[in-house]
Amino acid sequence: MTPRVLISDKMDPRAAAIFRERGIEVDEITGKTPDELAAIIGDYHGLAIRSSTKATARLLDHATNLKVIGRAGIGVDNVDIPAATARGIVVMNTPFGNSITTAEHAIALMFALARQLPEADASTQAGKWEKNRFMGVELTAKTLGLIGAGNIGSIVASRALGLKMKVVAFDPFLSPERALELGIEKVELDELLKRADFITLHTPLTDQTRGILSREALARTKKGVRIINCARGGLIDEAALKDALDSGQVAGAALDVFETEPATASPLFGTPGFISTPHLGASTTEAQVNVAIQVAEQMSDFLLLGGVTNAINMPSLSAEEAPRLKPYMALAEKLGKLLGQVLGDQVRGVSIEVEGAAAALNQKPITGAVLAGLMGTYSQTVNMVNAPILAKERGLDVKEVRHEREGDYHTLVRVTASTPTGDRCVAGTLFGNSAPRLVDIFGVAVEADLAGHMLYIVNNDAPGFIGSLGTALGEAGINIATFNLGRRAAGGEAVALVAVDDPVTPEVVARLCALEGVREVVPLSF
Ligand SMILES: NC(=O)c1ccc[n+]([C@@H]2O[C@H](COP(=O)([O-])OP(=O)(O)OC[C@H]3O[C@@H](n4cnc5c(N)ncnc54)[C@H](O)[C@@H]3O)[C@@H](O)[C@H]2O)c1
Ligand SMILES: O=C(O)[C@H](O)COP(=O)(O)O
Repeated sequence: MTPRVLISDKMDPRAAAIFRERGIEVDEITGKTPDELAAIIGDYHGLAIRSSTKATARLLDHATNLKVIGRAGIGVDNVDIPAATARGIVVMNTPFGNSITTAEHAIALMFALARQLPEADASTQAGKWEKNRFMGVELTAKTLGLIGAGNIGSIVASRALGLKMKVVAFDPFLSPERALELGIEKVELDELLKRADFITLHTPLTDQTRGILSREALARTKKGVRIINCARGGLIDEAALKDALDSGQVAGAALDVFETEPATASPLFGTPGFISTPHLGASTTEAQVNVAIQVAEQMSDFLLLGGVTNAINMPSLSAEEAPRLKPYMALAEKLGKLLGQVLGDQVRGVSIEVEGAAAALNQKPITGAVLAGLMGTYSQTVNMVNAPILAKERGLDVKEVRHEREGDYHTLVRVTASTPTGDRCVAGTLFGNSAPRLVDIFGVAVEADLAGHMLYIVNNDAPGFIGSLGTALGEAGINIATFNLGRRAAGGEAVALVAVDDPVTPEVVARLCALEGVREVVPLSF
């Protein structure tokens, strides 16, 4: 059957041309409402999008034939990845095609802020000739604070260094070697806030980065700082930014992205010193040609040949290995995710051991899946293909060990993370050669299915704890799905892995932390 692709956002015509050349039927239908899209999506095997189309679980419920979603760009926060994965839909992006263009937009906004270009233009064209009103600042010798030094952040850094700025960066995954190579100084966030004359954001929007420039953080900035956001809305508290502009704490702010898009109204609009563009970071001819060609080639390869490139939710695999490796990769990714969520930026290296039946398999995809799970906690563009490269760039020491002998389990994957405070190890097996199960968490035997929303709780083993935990969750309206317990020794440190039906908010986590005997609570999501 001839595959059919729907292009539902405005895309360079080369995308459609490639699909047609490769024998794929393609329709370009943009500007549809979610209901209109839901009514037609069932006819397509591929969906090519930018950021306007929202590939929600509801839309995907109607996508009965969809096999692949291709994002012509970087951010996939408009795609419900778990929902796509659950429906067996591969989600691909083009991680590098628009990076230069977006970095250039950040630099353009930095210049616009420094010289108040939009206001000066409006005033001049209004016939005012206000030469004395627009006193600017030089960029030379100023300090640029980068929050996020990945693909785009590092290009911004190189351009800023060319402008003779000093660049400091906050990025927990920036290795000292990479910082040296980029010619920038790695600092903590507080230090960056204190020192930067300009701050530019280049992180994905994650639970860790949401509101990274909060009211409190803005209050700790150098007075008169200028702020640029070409990454994602939600990284800055927009109400606090408005107040900081009004008070003069922040001298200027340029946003390309907003918490709610399209941003047709905002308290920031009209504020002196505020500049905005309508999510134009990737909007150059060159970038749009790059991402259109890449997405069409990748999607065609997948639909016609089964080749997988730049997939967010699926490893690259040959057709023969795939069926046997698939459950191992699911297990490995869950173990990596577990370590990433519990240990955060403490991980300096990982050792991936396969034991028993697992030792007979190609270990690379298993390692790739561990790294994708681990690094995916911090960056949305990580996948099986780029996770090992990203890990290397960040100086993560990765070891692979193979034990052919069987231990307590017929097959086992063990992942040991090295951290500044010592090694932390998790291990899992496959039940019935297909169902991933955690069997060891940091030296405590716990048998658990890592799925959905969970809580990792460390507490003092004492009578009454489980009751008080259940009550606290019940009072918060959170239903417990499964409860898995383990302990080092009676009366010693105990571990609970609790599966819950809903996400647990930071407020509920704080309430659980306050329960007697609780040492640590980490919300997990798989
Ligand atoms: N405005 C636009 O049109 C436009 C265009 C392209 C990309 N983007 C967005 O720009 C952002 C960056 O893209 P990229 O390609 O550079 O991504 P990337 O994954 O290459 O880099 C992201 C960086 O953020 C760092 N990071 C993660 N968590 C962090 C934290 N808590 N604190 C500090 N740093 C943290 C990561 O370590 C990584 O180095 C993404 O959100 C992407 O969607 C926007
Ligand atoms: O993540 C991205 O690639 C950018 O936000 C670009 O979005 P766009 O394709 O809608 O311009």
